Amino acid sequence: MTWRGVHTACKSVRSSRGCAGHVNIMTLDVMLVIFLICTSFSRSDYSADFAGNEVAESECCYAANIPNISQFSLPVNMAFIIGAQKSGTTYLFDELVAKHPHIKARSKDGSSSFKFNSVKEPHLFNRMPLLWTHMMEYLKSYALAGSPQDRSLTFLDGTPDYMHIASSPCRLSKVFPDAKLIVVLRDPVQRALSQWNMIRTLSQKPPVKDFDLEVAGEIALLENHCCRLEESSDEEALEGDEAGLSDRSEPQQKSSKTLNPSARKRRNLSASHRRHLSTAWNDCFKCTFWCGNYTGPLRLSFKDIKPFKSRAPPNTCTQVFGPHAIVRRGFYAYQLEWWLHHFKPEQFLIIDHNELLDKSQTTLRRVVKFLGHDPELLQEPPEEVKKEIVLSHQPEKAAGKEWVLSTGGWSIPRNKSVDNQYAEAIHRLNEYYKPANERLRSLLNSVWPKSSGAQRDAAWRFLN
Ligand SMILES: Nc1ncnc2c1ncn2[C@@H]1O[C@H](COP(=O)(O)OS(=O)(=O)O)[C@@H](OP(=O)(O)O)[C@H]1O
Repeated sequence: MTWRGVHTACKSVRSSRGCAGHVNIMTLDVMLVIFLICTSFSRSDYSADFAGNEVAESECCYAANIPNISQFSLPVNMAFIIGAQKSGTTYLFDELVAKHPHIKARSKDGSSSFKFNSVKEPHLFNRMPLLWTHMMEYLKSYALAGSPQDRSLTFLDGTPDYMHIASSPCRLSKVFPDAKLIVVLRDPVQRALSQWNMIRTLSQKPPVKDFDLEVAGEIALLENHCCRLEESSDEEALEGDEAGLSDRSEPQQKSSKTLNPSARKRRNLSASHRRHLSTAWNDCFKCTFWCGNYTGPLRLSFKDIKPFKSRAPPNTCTQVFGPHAIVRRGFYAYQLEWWLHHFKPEQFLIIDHNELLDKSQTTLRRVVKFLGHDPELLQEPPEEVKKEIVLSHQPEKAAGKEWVLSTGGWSIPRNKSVDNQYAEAIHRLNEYYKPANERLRSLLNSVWPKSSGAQRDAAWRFLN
């Protein structure tokens, strides 16, 4: 058999290993031989300890081990910047909590001190295990910043890892069903480069390989695990039909009769889109958690997950897709579709990174309005707060390298040679993301036309 033949056969074997809907016509003995060849040459160091029990989509939220919330005093207004990582989330978080008196970051010690980096990302809802004490600490840190029952306040959690980790919306929707969700999206290739550069520059652990190797390795893994994210969008879902709404949106929404025709069409489109949501994302990543240095599906059977108050079960996660998820984080459409299983479209505000960069103050006002606050109350923070923002981002503390403050968010400048050096990998990644970007464009147009339409000329360049 030629190399190409082996490769094709391997793809076929992979797709027969649990990828629904693919019939394999090979005989068992041939399959076995090819399977052995495939697993020996396609295995990478990341998949070495893959022994995970795959959690079905229907079981995902159960396995996420959601706390019993009746025992907690929860903030009335909670908002989340859920991602994407490296899209300007730090800038947005800092501006909101520094400039608006009613938007609050958590406080670790009750002081009004802005220790931005440490307060921005609590990493609670993606965590495995999620213990009762974690939840208590989380809520206490917000209560120290203001009364949870004060309806004039919004509390902000800016963990950009939430967006790509499947377990997060399960838990979040149970604890904060009315949460407001802010999503900043950036060209996934530029996002990947920014993340790679950060890990490299700050020598974050585990170390990152060269950009081209990281990209090639991760794409191979995705393919090897049947992540058929290259499928084109489901036209049926986008066309919409008049046949009813999904169960989440039905009770709270106005009757169709009271909506004008374009609002009705939009509602039906989004409902239809949600009813037909692709399960590709979760087919691939199962119920993914953040477990220390890496993310992965559960190693335990979901039935073995002990109640919320239990101690950490040992070796809970498997490490399948690599610690950094440089490629995976850029599949925004699939992530948002999974989030739409848990929240209504109107709970999201979707922002383009370029818009945040080019029209930062206008965008900031838009976010404040979305959170239900008065943009007129935005004001320059006192000098001591400004100083704290700068101190909290002291670059030399992190890596001994110089960070640059651009429009307020922090940038770790990338060596100019990087783009030339990795031109081929960048091109490959651009191509690889095309179907997913197309799917994102359709999703935005059908579910959030205001985010994606009006500002299209200035923003969303990566989708055009
Ligand atoms: N105003 C504004 N709008 C949009 N983007 C901005 C803004 N200010 C900074 N940046 C760029 O955001 C990148 C860092 O993103 P994050 O803060 O989300 O990073 S992190 O996830 O918290 O690590 C980082 O990108 P790179 O410079 O490419 O690394 C910043 O330059």
